[in-house]
Amino acid sequence: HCVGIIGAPFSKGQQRDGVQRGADLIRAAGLVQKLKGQGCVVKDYGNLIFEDIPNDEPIGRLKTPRAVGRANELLAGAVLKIKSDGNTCVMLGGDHSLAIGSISGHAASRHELSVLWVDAHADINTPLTTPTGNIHGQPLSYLIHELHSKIPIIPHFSWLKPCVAAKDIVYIGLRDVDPEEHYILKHLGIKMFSMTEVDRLGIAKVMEQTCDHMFSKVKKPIHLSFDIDALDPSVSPATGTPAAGGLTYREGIYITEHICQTGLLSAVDMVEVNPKQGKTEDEIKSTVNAAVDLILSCFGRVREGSHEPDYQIP
Ligand SMILES: N[C@@H](CC/C=C/[B-](O)(O)O)C(=O)O
Ligand SMILES: [Mn+2]
Ligand SMILES: [Mn+2]
Ligand SMILES: [Mn+2]
Repeated sequence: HCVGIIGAPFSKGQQRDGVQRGADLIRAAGLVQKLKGQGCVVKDYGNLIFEDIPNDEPIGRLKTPRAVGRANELLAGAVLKIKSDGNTCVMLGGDHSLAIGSISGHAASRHELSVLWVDAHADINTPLTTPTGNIHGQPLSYLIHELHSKIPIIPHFSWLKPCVAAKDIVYIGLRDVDPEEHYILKHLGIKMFSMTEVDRLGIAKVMEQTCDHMFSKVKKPIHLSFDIDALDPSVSPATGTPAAGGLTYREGIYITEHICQTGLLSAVDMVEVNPKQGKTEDEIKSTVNAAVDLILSCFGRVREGSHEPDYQIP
């Protein structure tokens, strides 16, 4: 696996300070060394630098829209570069509004994508349905062809074109969905495995059916957008919008082990780690370690272990 890492220390898709530190915390936990240790070729492209945008007044309900638009324009360019260099891209957030740039940049490189959105939340509010104005609850609405007519003109978003079809999106982990989002999901017929389906089917069947859906027509590169709040707060408490009854650590790892073995993983987002939302050092560690382990499992780590192909017992 050739892996390109980009850090996006960005927090203005929501209101809680601290999520901008997620990328460096994940690096400090040894992500690069551990990926190299399991045989990956790793290039760390560093952190994006986001210029402050003064007077970024709300537009309608939207909060800090210009900063979000600009940050994602930069990120899209960086992800395109990382893909053009032949890597699988790993974007370390920062909040989930960054999926706007990550998926846009990925689509600029690989065009038709399957998007697997692992999250407690649907993140598909439009600028007119959002209950909070926080753009980390809206990224998919900007990206989906079928919702294009529902997105107003927003300063610093003129670079953005929708690039994903509703049929190419699958959700796993939903358990905190706004009514407006639920209508959109049903109206667009988007495939979803909420926590009810995870409980009913078990994670193995969920992954089997997820892959059946993604590969029902043509096999496309996979963009995995993983919001750490998909995991149960007992595993990943240090995040901005925790919701009870989430995925176990084992279910999260099963998802990423399974996606790895498809051989189609082309980009990963790991977002919403927020150290300031952890009550103790241990809560932060548990959250960061889960994020690291999920990424390692995207790139070949398996729980049964592994050995060098030419190993001989001495
Ligand atoms: N649906 C809520 C919550 C959004 C949660 C965003 B997250 O999934 O990125 O954590 C909103 O629109 O503000
Ligand atoms: Mn979420
Ligand atoms: Mn999210
Ligand atoms: Mn969040």
